[in-house]
Amino acid sequence: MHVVVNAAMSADGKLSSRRREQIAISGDEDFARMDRLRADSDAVVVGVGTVLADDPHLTVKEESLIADRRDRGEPAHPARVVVDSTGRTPLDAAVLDDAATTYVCTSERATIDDRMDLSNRAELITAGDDRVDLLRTFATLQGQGLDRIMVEGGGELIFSLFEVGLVDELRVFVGPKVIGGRDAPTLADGEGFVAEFPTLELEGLERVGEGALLTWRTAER
Ligand SMILES: NC(=O)C1=CN([C@@H]2O[C@H](COP(=O)(O)OP(=O)(O)OC[C@H]3O[C@@H](n4cnc5c(N)ncnc54)[C@H](O)[C@@H]3O)[C@@H](O)[C@H]2O)C=CC1
Ligand SMILES: Nc1nc(O)c(N)c(N[C@@H]2O[C@H](COP(=O)(O)O)[C@@H](O)[C@H]2O)n1
Repeated sequence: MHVVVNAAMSADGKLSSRRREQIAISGDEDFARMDRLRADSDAVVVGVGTVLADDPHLTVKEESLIADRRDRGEPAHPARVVVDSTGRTPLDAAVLDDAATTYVCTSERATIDDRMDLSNRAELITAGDDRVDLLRTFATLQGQGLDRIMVEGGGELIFSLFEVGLVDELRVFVGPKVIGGRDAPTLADGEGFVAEFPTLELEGLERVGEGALLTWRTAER
């Protein structure tokens, strides 16, 4: 399995504002790059915070990329995966439509009723008591043949993936905006590290539109 985290942050490191609404940090070129990465992935993963804030669809947008996937014998869109401890994904969320297979990953804390409702719209994976156990969940995804994994956010999920050592690559678009705000989400939120910080090796640095794309590989721990 290969896990790439892809996100866009402002020049001051924010994924969104303190209102947690979707903000276009990427320009057209970066959204097109993100679409190509989706098209090269078996699954696109987000946390439920992102579903509640942005209601993303997580499908490939460019028709020629969809056609290329079909030519390769792949489904039109990668699978969509929502990490959602308590089953808060709204039943009318865009990720639950029938455009692609969707996995909702819950912990034992999700009620049976919520899990039953979600199982009518998605494949359910349950792992973990309080929060989703990411190692077990990603192992289950791998067992389903999902090897090329793209994670889009948000900051809570990205931190947890670094915490358990699941991130192979980090691609960050740094866009030309200053958002600010101590409560605005950053690339890696959660508890934060105080020691044994994951370290990264810089693999690429390029101009994309009005911003910069940084590509990092995680160093061996
Ligand atoms: N600029 C960008 O590239 C992107 C920005 N965003 C922004 O990020 C914000 C949402 O991010 P967050 O609030 O951090 O939510 P998130 O999308 O990271 O989801 C976090 C939630 O996932 C659930 N969860 C279950 N198990 C977990 C585990 N083991 N580790 C972590 N979370 C787990 C919890 O309910 C937790 O509250 C929104 O403002 C959205 O607009 C989201 C994606 C991309
Ligand atoms: N890469 C990137 N740049 C931005 O500026 C963004 N606001 C986001 N947000 C994420 O993009 C996804 C939108 O998905 P759909 O277009 O609905 O398929 C979703 O993951 C947002 O959170 N990303």
